[in-house]
Amino acid sequence: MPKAQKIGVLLVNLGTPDSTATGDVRKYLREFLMDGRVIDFPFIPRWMLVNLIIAPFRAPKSAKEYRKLWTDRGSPLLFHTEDLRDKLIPKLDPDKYLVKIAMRYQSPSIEQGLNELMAEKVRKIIVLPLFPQYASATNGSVIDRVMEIARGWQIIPEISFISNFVEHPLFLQAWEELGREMMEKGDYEHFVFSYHGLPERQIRKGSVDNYCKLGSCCNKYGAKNQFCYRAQCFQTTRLVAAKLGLPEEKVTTCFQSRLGNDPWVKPYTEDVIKELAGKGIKKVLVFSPAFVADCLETTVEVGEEYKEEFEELGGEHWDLVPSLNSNDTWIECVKDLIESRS
Ligand SMILES: C=CC1=C(C)c2cc3[nH]c(cc4nc(cc5[nH]c(cc1n2)c(C)c5CCC(=O)O)C(CCC(=O)O)=C4C)c(C)c3C=C
Ligand SMILES: [Fe+2]
Ligand SMILES: [Fe+2]
Repeated sequence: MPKAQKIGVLLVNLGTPDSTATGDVRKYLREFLMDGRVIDFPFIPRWMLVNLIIAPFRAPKSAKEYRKLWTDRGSPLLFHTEDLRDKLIPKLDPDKYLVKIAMRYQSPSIEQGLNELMAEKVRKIIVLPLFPQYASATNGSVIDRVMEIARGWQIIPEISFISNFVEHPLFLQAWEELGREMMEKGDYEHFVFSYHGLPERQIRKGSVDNYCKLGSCCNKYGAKNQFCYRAQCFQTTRLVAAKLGLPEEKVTTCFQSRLGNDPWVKPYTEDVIKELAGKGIKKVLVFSPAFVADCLETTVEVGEEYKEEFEELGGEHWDLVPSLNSNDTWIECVKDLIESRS
């Protein structure tokens, strides 16, 4: 009997520049923002916006931000993804699984990861985009890219895509553990759940039967809005807050990292900071559960810039819960996501 071929697993995160040099940051921004699922304009206006405005002006500013983030191991987004892979591999049956990581933009590329899996003649591929809440700009883009590459293959094995994992019990448990650890050390008056933002237009485009109105519709999560990014973020907050026993009035969901002048999903984290400070709230614990690894958007934007804004307005503690990174319960979650698709 020939030995059964393995199942290939591809863990895909967003991607990060190769270095903090402005040229590398520009190259990264260009690849990222020229993705029609990220900036969802027709090609010519997108090309002009990205190449004539965003990349030239944003690259030097972003490079400066990346310099605050960079470590001896490089970009945290990449090395936390490597650590996740390295801790996951010994937990999986080595005769059954082959695990690779990839980044949607820059390196290691999805093409490289898929080629390595195909070189081992895997019988099936499981793709896990490392974004808990589905968005066309992230999970959709990873799925799109994998299918684009597979289109060129003579033999296309079975491919399984994990769409989102907001309700996975171990994902929620990992956030509960990390939150509890922080709550044991500090006495917080309010809990902010700050998610990466998205243009409102992109939510409307994905709405089933025009259900999504970008308001209280997201207070429920069900069949009509199961792919709504905003509804999935609110659902993540509700589930994590319930596990931690946080009273509803002490919890706020909001959205950060806006780009451009179009309306993005609300409320904006900047506005929530002002509102909380205005109410005299001094001690805030912040979760950022759209990210599974610390990165520019958590460490620098939430952990440094928003902290500074809150403190300037009279706040005393703006403490960020570290991301899942290579937390043991998170590794168990990824293991279960893979094994349950095998
Ligand atoms: C968590 C999911 C993410 C969604 C949804 C998302 C949408 C989205 N992002 C931009 C623009 C930028 N994002 C940037 C960084 C960045 N974004 C995510 C994740 C999501 N983005 C991560 C994990 C990171 C950090 C990467 C790192 O290297 O640490 C950036 C680059 C940094 C900067 O210049 O500010 C941009 C630009 C858009 C336009 C968008 C949806 C349409
Ligand atoms: Fe982003
Ligand atoms: Fe919605």
